[in-house]
Amino acid sequence: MEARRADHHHVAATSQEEQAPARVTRHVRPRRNRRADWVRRLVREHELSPSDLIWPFFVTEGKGVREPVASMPSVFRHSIDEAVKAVKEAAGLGVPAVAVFPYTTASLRDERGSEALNADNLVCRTVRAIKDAVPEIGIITDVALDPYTSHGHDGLIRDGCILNDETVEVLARQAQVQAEAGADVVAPSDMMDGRVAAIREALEECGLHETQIMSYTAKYASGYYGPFRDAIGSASALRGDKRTYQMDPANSDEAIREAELDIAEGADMLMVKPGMPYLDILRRLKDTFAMPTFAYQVSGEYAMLAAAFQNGWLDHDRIVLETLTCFKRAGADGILTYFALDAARLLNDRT
Ligand SMILES: NCc1[nH]cc(CCC(=O)O)c1CC(=O)O
Ligand SMILES: [Mg+2]
Repeated sequence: MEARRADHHHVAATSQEEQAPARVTRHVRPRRNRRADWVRRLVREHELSPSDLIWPFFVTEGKGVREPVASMPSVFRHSIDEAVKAVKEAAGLGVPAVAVFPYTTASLRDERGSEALNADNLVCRTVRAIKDAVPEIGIITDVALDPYTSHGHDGLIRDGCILNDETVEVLARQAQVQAEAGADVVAPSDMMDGRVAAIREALEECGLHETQIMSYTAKYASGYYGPFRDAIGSASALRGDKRTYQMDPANSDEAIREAELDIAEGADMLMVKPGMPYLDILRRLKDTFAMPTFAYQVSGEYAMLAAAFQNGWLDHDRIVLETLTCFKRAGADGILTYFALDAARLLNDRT
């Protein structure tokens, strides 16, 4: 009778059969599984851990240098000795891998990005120093010419066009130089066609069978890379934009086609970039290919959040863990994030 009264607006629902589903529905309370910490932990679908994090960091020449990056509060360009200290800390916090990006002074930049092939360049020296001091951590190097070109593009240019096949040849040699210095994973971020196959071929030819390739598979022509270009000193150098090689933010099917190619060409891991605005792409790639799939929470995403933290508009600890957990929920096996050390500290303190 109680039930009938509550349902009085369902005038047509007179028979027992018609009322039953309504009563059952009323007794279903999703909040039961949220009522205490113990049960929330029991039903939790995804758990963020320090093992999910990759720390991207910037290196610069010198000794004892920690130079702030203006558009990325609390991010620094480290000299190699300082980078080694920070990477040691990352390893101690349980972060499995780091990704190194060089700040290159204007005097070392040229039209062809020749410094990329110097076996003694800043990146190679950093890799050797880390391998020596922190052998247990994985090192990822970026394969692209933009830190080394005077025009700030990722490839070679002729008559205003980014040349694909000529660039790919240089990238394959760049990857080889990095792998010979000790990089565990080479990560082509240039978006030239066919570069994964060319890099794989070059690595195999010199016996570097174990060097992995993490391909920036779906890398979009995004405005979110601005602060990164400040950090590596290519913002003022860059002429034009990267829309003839990086993907259109309006496209999703195209990411599937890019991933098919990268997998066929020998990529060991895929990556989507930027991160948070592209979680739909991440989910599609993970569901379609079941490959180890990573997301890059890029410099502009970091800058937005850091600015809000500085203003007291968002809570740092809470938001850092929430955003990174969202990447896991969307299918990421791991996340490249400038918050990696902060997040690892928070996760370690929690347990
Ligand atoms: N090929 C270079 C490269 N590798 C990683 C980033 C961006 C990373 C970030 O914004 O945090 C970029 C910038 C770009 O493509 O212009
Ligand atoms: Mg491609």
